[in-house]
Formats: sequence, C-alpha cells, structure tokens
Amino acid sequence: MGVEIKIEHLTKSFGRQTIWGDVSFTLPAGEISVMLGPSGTGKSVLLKTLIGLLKPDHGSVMIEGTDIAACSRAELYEIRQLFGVLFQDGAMFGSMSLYDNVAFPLREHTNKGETEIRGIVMEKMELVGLLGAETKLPGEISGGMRKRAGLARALVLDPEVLLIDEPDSGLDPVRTSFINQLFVDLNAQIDATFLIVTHDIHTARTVPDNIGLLYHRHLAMFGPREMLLSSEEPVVRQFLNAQRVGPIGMSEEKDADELAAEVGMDLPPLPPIPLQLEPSNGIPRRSQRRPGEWCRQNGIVPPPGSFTDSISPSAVGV
Ligand SMILES: Nc1ncnc2c1ncn2[C@@H]1O[C@H](COP(=O)(O)OP(=O)(O)OP(=O)(O)O)[C@@H](O)[C@H]1O
Repeated sequence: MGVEIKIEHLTKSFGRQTIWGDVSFTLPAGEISVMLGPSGTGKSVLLKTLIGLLKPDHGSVMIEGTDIAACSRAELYEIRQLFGVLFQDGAMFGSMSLYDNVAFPLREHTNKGETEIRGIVMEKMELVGLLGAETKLPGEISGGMRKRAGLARALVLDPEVLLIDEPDSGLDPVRTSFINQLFVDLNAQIDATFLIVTHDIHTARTVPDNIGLLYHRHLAMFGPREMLLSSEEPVVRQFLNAQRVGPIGMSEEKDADELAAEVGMDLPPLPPIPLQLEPSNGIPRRSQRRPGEWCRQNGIVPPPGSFTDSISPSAVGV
C-alpha cells in the first residue's frame, strides 16, 4: 500500500557547511514525488538521511511510528526493509551476473530457498524488461539496462517506499521516457511511495503527484504538481520553467548587480501545464488526481493551453 514519511524541521551540516535547514514536508503514502534542486543543494544527502545512512543535526523522519533520525541500530535495520533504493549508477556488483545481483537482497535478508528466489528474481526481471539478460555482467550492458537491473534489485523485497536517485543521469531522452513510464506503471502496480531525485524538468513536469524544490539551503516549496507548475514564486517559476531570468544564477544565487540588471525585464508567460503521464494500461493510479483538479479546488486559473495532449516539449523549454 505504501507508507507515509513525515519529515519535520530537518537540518544537516558537514562541519561548518549547512547543507539545508528546517526542511519539513510529507511524502504521501502511495504517491509519486519528485525532488528538484540545483547541483549541490543536498538532494542526495536528503535521500541518505531518509534511509538513516546519514544522521541529521536536528529534526525527525517519521515512518510507521519510528523516527529514523533517532532510532536504534536494530530498529533501523527493521525499518530499512520497507525501502528499496535505486542509486544513480545502479550500484551493481561488477563481478556478479545480473541474476545474482538481483537475488542478493533475498539471499542476504531472507531465508528463502533458491527455487523461491528464482521465481521472484525472474518476476522482477520481467517487470523491468530484462528477461534473457540474467547471465550478463553489469559491465556488458548499457547504462539504461543497468538502471533497470538496479530497479529490479530494489523491488525484490517488495518495498513500501522506493527512493530513486537521478534515474535519468547518463540516459538519452528516449531511454528517460521509457524509465519514466516504467515508474508510473510500477507505482500503479505496487502502490509504493516513490521519491525521485532528478534534474530533468520534463520528468518533474509530467511524472509526479508532488514536486519539491531545494534551493539555497532550504526547501523552497513542496506540494502538488499543479501547485508548483502554476506558482509565480520566483525560484520555483525559474527552475521549473528552465529560465535564465530569476534569482538562480550560474553558481547558485545571483549577485546584486545581476539582479539589478533584470529589474523591469518581462518574464515569459508560464507555459501550459502538461497532462500527467498515465499508466500504459490506461487505468489511473490510485493516487492520481484528475487534470486541473488542484487548480479548480484552489481557485487557480492554469496557464492557457494546460491539460491538453498537444503540448510540445519546446513549449516548456526542454
Ligand atoms: N559525507 C559527506 N561529507 C562532507 N560533505 C558532503 C558529504 N556528502 C555530501 N557532502 C556535500 O554536501 C553537498 C550536497 O551534496 P549532494 O550530493 O547531496 O548534492 P546534490 O543536490 O545531490 O547534487 P547533484 O545534483 O550535483 O547530484 C555538497 O557540497 C557535498 O560536497
């Protein structure tokens, strides 16, 4: 069914460098959320904090009544069984076949016999479209296949939460589209809570139920997709529409001179909000909202042309 994760007042520093402070948001059970942010704003640090690989300085990460930020090692071991994690490079063991890589968590964390393990591994390999590639080594396959193998491995323990770090890094736009469709189909099938960290604006605009944006050591905004895609908040607007005009500069914040030069500049209008990607079988996901529902409920008029299926990627600057 997926579980809710409630993050409150989370702060993380390394030495004197504060990565982010007072971060609070809730990942709703069974929904797909995306976390965006310029490079170095601590998206990966956030993922690692959510699974207890890093301890925050302050704040809590509540899941099923346990605070991951403060629990014992034994509790952490238990609670981690709820998570599946897909790291950027798939994090495969280079000397093991894909089959053994995917079987690894089952052999490590369960008492299942090899016949049962084989059934589960083959089911997950089929789910990610890798049947027939079981005997290959990670070095013998493409980056996209490695990610899908990493995804199969993240799924073998039937996670309630799936954390995915930059699934599109190193993938061409077509492979990115395929993997995005796979996430939506998987969410429909397993109902887990998804958090995807990405730089890809097209993914952020079309895949999730919710979007978050980390910027300048804090969480600038987190909420339903339509809320952020219709937001006039300068940082959110600039980032989600891949624009140069706005507070974000080449090296994070613009200086006073750069901002002064932009005073009076007309901002391009907000582009139309695209339709959300649907499962390939056409049956809506449990957590999927109707197009325009959030805007209607909140009295927001979406940009002209929103929620039609004819929006070209160039209209959103990607
Ligand atoms: N274990 C660590 N010790 C010290 N500093 C760290 C550690 N891990 C991350 N950092 C620092 O935290 C900051 C945020 O890193 P992180 O990798 O989370 O950023 P990111 O938003 O995921 O970046 P990108 O989008 O480029 O992948 C960086 O300045 C990084 O150097």
